Amino acid sequence: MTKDLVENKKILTIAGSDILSGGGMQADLATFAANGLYGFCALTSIVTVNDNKFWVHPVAQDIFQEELNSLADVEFSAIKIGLLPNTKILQQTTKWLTTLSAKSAIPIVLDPVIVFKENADYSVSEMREFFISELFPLASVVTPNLKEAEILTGQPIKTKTEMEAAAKALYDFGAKNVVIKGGNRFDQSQAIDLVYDGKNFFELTNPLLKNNNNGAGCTFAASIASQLAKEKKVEEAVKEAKAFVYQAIQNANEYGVFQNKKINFQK
Ligand SMILES: Nc1ncnc2c1ncn2[C@@H]1O[C@H](COP(=O)(O)OP(=O)(O)OP(=O)(O)O)[C@@H](O)[C@H]1O
Ligand SMILES: Cc1ncc(CO)c(N)n1
Repeated sequence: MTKDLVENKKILTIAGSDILSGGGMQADLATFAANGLYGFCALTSIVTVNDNKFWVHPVAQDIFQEELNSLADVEFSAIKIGLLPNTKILQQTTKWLTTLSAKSAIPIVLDPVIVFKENADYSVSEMREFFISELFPLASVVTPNLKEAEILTGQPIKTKTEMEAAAKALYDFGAKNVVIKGGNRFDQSQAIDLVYDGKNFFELTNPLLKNNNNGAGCTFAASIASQLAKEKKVEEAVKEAKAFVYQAIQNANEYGVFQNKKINFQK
């Protein structure tokens, strides 16, 4: 680290551990560090690899609750939510965040991890209702990928018009800002994400890289949360995050996007 912590600001990720460090809390904490923030993690699950498959092992509920209790007195400048492995952990998270949000307004970035690249089989679509009714209303920004946006809205997204309709539907679930990540799933030559704040749409576009992009979603959402912790407006935060994740994908290795090497620290 060559840069001092930014005013000793603290930021939390509620996320799983990705044993290969492409995504999950490993990517989140690396992104927080690249932003000069002091990162905390409440671990929801441990993801391991066996027979080329990813396995999600949820943390026991009582231990997860002890983690949350341990953090009751920490003043966070922003919170990021990643992999929630079951409805119980989702509800514990909601309850804790509701209490916290009642005390002071904290930016919350919700990455509704339902489909992730390394493990297409992992499906928590039964948690859809809980995401929508409990977590969306608490979120400052939600960042579903294209598949997650389809699952959450129940609508196919093949065109820009359908992407806009989905963003409106996700906004109507109560999130204050919606970013649908087209990534490498929407267009063959560009990584197009759509941002909607309830009034206006705008696009974030970069050339589509051929590199490994495992963990790009975690890195992107953690970067947005970091920018919000530094009191950036949502529009600026998502633009900075898009530039950051692009560098991370450019520097990817065989396991995933690469946060630390050759990457400029974020402002
Ligand atoms: N190949 C690529 N080239 C450039 N940008 C990309 C590429 N893939 C993803 N992105 C960008 O990275 C960010 C994350 O999007 P992505 O669709 O990969 O998320 P995700 O599926 O949730 O990721 P993960 O599950 O691996 O964490 C978005 O801003 C997206 O546009
Ligand atoms: C634990 C975990 N959460 C999310 C992702 C998605 O990047 C991942 N690879 N691992």
